Amino acid sequence: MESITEHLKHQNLALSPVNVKKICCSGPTCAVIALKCPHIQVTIVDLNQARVDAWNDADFHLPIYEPGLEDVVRHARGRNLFFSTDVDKGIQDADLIFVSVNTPTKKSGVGAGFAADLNYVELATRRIAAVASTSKIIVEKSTVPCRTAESMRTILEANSKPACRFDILSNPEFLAEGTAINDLFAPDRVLIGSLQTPEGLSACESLSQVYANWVPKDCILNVGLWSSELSKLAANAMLAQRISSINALSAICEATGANIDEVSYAIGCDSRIGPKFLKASVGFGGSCFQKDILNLVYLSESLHLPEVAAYWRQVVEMNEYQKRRFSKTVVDTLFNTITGKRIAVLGFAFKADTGDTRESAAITLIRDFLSERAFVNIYDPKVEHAQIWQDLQDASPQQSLQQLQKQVTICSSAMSACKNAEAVVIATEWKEFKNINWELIYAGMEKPAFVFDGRLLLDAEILRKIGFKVVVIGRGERL
Ligand SMILES: NC(=O)C1=CN([C@@H]2O[C@H](COP(=O)(O)OP(=O)(O)OC[C@H]3O[C@@H](n4cnc5c(N)ncnc54)[C@H](O)[C@@H]3O)[C@@H](O)[C@H]2O)C=CC1
Ligand SMILES: O=C(O)[C@H]1O[C@H](OP(=O)(O)OP(=O)(O)OC[C@H]2O[C@@H](n3ccc(=O)[nH]c3=O)[C@H](O)[C@@H]2O)[C@H](O)[C@@H](O)[C@@H]1O
Repeated sequence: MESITEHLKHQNLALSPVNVKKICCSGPTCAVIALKCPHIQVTIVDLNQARVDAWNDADFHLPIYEPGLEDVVRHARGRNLFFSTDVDKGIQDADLIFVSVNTPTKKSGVGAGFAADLNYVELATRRIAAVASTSKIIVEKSTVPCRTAESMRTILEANSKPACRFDILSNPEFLAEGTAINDLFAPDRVLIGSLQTPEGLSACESLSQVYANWVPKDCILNVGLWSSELSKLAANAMLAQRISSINALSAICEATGANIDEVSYAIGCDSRIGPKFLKASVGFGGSCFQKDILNLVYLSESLHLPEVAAYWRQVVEMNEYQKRRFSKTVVDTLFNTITGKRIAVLGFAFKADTGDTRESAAITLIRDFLSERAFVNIYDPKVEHAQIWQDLQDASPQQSLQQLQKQVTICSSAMSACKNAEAVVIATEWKEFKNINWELIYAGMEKPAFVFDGRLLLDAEILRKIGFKVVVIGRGERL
């Protein structure tokens, strides 16, 4: 794949790229651009006042927990990084606008449960058309179905003022939560999709020059708009597919006595496969994998490709199966009933190093435990208690908050969550769970005391020596 510079050389760039001086973004992804480009003014606009207030908080209680983010904001905020709810001013002032609004799965109407809800993208686009009085580069940063950039262009062209031209680029985001700052500092690649016209390529070069302030030129790739949009969905689908593949194998391991960690290691040594994203788990979560695969399923169905749709749908179905399978293992192991028993769930976030709970496997597990009429103690080092209550209510809408509170206790430490419990379930791979005093935990639990490690986090042999009965995902060994 050519770098943009090589590509443009071959294309004989006809237009000079815009020298970007002011960037406006909707959504919180551009703080790193501000840090790395002190000569560019970056304004992050959001309609949500509470979120903007948190970004501007004097004590840096930022709206999301992300390692390293506070440092970035401390350096750049007030210098060339600003947060505001004045979306219109942000649009008017900028020469380049990132649209990184939410694109959740549609809840109703055509494609409900699968298609991406593009309402926020459309509203943001219409606002840009209504407010902008000078030409701008519009960068689609949200994850969207293939050809959304075309819809954005149609809306902008139909509503723009004379002498106002818009160039649309696709620049999908590949950061992962928990490692977002490192991912942004040293991305594997920056992908920019553009029309392969002189205007499109010139806009692409403008954005490329922004990234070139810290990303090596060879890592900045230019492809067509539709390829860029599809590559984002494809990357997430393939990452999730690896997890579902390894989770499917974990079921075979449990049935045969093989060890999934050994299998992952052995297959990951093949350089064609590679070692990453082969960690068996209680199921993948997060705001994007499921949403983006369902989006791909919907796209495939819309294109009359049912076999392709069925192929990708299976990745999500395997993930659901993995969560169900794990809940069932807990019930089966605890002598086929957990009614009235106390279960400590350690971890509620969808992965470690984030406070984000969207689609977290812990929510499904806890919902299953509650439906078996168990008592559940929950501890997570970063998730807000209000968020836990909200997620549990959303997962069990038939139960009132008062009913939930009779069955669920949110605890302030792992130790207190495990007190008098019959079983501990590791739902998120927080490092601190490795280092807690398991002897003390054992002493405070009902006997026999069980540990269910859904994240391959703990040393099962050490726990067994303490006296625990241990069940590890992907291991068919004795308790
Ligand atoms: N969260 C992540 O780690 C990643 C997210 N993405 C994609 O980025 C997009 C955004 O995702 P998140 O940041 O997680 O969503 P989010 O829901 O956390 O944030 C989106 C923000 O946009 C604001 N917003 C909505 N409409 C607006 C408008 N018209 N003007 C100004 N602000 C507006 C909302 O108030 C909200 O605060 C999605 O398409 C997602 O798939 C891509 C890669 C990573
Ligand atoms: O589009 C997005 O939002 C992002 O989605 C994922 O990032 P994220 O969901 O933040 O986190 P991941 O590290 O991918 O983890 C997702 C889920 O898979 C699980 N996982 C991950 C890796 C693994 O080997 N096993 C496994 O079960 C994690 O615990 C977590 O629940 C992708 O990794 C990012 O590249 C992408 O930009």
